[in-house]
Amino acid sequence: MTTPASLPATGQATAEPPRAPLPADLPEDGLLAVRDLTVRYGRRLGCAEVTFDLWPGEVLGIVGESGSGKTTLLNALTGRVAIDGGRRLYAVPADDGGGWVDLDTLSEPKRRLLMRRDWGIVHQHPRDGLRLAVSAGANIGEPLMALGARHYGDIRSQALGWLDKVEIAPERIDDLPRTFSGGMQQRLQIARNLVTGPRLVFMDEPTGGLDVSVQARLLDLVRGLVDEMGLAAVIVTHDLAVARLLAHRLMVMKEGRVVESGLTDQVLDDPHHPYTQLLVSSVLQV
Ligand SMILES: Nc1ncnc2c1ncn2[C@@H]1O[C@H](COP(=O)(O)OP(=O)(O)OP(=O)(O)O)[C@@H](O)[C@H]1O
Repeated sequence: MTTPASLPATGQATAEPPRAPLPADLPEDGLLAVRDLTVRYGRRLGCAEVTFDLWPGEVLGIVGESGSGKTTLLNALTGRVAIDGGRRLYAVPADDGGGWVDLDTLSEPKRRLLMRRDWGIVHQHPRDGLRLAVSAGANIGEPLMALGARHYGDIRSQALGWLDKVEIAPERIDDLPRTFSGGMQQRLQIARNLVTGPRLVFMDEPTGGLDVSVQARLLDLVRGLVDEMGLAAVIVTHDLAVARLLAHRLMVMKEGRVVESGLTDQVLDDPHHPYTQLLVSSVLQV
């Protein structure tokens, strides 16, 4: 296992747990590898034995009806819920030495730095991903400062650049996000997540709760940014139209398990599993 050079040295207080050997089947050019990931809430299953690989620049959609385990899987991937089994492995950038790291045996400071630097998380509700008490500009500038940026002029100009990218007027830079519409808040949350140039972004129902016309605009924006930045993304959605538009590949979940996966068009146009067939034919309430 290679440890990135720029991650902090591990001291006694942050000693890493013993390392199991890496799985033998990790793809050489992969970005994220998940093996048999399982989460239980007491006796209830959140997700079970989920296994997949994600490649740089690839968008993976996770679809399924309500309660199928989509959010649990996303939260397990991002460390927001504890896992009961399985492994999460991440390929660090070549600049940092390359190679796979096991996210569960990295020390907490290393894992946090890696996630802050390389990952973004876009929540369904902007209030969960924004700081509502500080200005739009500060919401975009803070992640840069967390990674060491100190020059006020540079930070402000990057914030202005990102406001422009997400179609928010520059004169709103000093306004609080609570004065923004839902769609604007979501676009600001996206800017806050992308300003640091992450390699991987997780999105939970990014257009949920927005009007249909606002959704369409946001989807176009997300698709454009993901393409332009060559981002890899894991997107949870119950909306198959969103999945069709954004995802290269889909995993269909039912009762916590992946029942079908494949290229998006293949899964949606020629579903093999009866559950996917029901989903696609809109018989199920998703
Ligand atoms: N905090 C929790 N405590 C107990 N059970 C939970 C908790 N969160 C989720 N579950 C259960 O885990 C299962 C998967 O739920 P999850 O929210 O991951 O599904 P989902 O597909 O994201 O659904 P939705 O689209 O409605 O959010 C469900 O049976 C749910 O009731």
